[in-house]
Amino acid sequence: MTVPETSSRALRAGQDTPLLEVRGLRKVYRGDQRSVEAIRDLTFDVAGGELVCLVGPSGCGKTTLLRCVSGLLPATAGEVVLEGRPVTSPPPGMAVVFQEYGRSLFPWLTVWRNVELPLKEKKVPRAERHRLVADALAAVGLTEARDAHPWQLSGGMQQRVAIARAVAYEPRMLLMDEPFAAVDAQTRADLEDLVRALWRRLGVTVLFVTHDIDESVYLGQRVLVLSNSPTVVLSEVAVDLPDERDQLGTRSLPRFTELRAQVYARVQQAKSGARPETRSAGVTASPSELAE
Ligand SMILES: Nc1ncnc2c1ncn2[C@@H]1O[C@H](COP(=O)(O)OP(=O)(O)OP(=O)(O)O)[C@@H](O)[C@H]1O
Repeated sequence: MTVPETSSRALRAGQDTPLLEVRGLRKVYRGDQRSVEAIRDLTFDVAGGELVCLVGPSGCGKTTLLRCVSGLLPATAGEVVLEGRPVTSPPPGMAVVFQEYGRSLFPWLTVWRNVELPLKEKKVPRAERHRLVADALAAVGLTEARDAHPWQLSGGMQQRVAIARAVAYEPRMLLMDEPFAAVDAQTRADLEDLVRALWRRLGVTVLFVTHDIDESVYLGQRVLVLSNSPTVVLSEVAVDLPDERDQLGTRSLPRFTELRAQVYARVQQAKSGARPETRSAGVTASPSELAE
């Protein structure tokens, strides 16, 4: 188990309590014929300003976890706490970017109106709305596309609109659920750099779900590896790469290769059914709990 240096560093830097606390989270989908225990016992913290990546085998419950964290889905047991308050419905300080940008944007609204909509719902005054939308579109390089409709844009541009919408909302916490899974490799690299640049500039806290091990190491300060279903946190890896990252330089560092190998090995363990052995630093479940 790697010591979570980054979270302890962020906590030392002035955060007495974590921004996000997930405590003993369990989620069972109950159907007429059968129940599916998607998440068994997840416990982890994310400090304010951290960028944490979650990886795990397909179907291990990553999307379920993000839905519970964002208050879109009630937990069966345990709790999610954001800034000291239990999350029971979508909290005001949180924004989510999903994989399916095509479905998250309204095709009949322009780029500008799509980004502006949540701000109208939040009752942000007109002049302030204008400033936030203009800044967010500039940050993702879409100022020129403000009057286009989503269907006139490429997939990568549409995902940038979704990111701009989340950023304009000025969330304290940004959840991203495999946001780049449906774009080509070059666009994906550009969007990864965009997320890191926005994270560094805005100081927003990011929880980023991905299938891609390289992406988790390139983006994150910390990678949480989830077990296969029913899910617990199997282990975590602190990413001690320099904060200045670039696609060619960072990915060719020997340390990047080592970290990637560590995460890869742990995901392989997860796939083969490995479970954590002991509770360590509030990260894993105890064997007695797992045996329930
Ligand atoms: N609405 C639902 N009703 C019943 N079971 C569900 C529902 N949504 C998800 N599941 C089940 O819960 C488990 C976790 O699903 P989830 O989509 O959260 O996993 P995931 O890790 O995001 O998957 P992937 O990596 O393939 O995107 C799976 O066994 C899935 O079949």
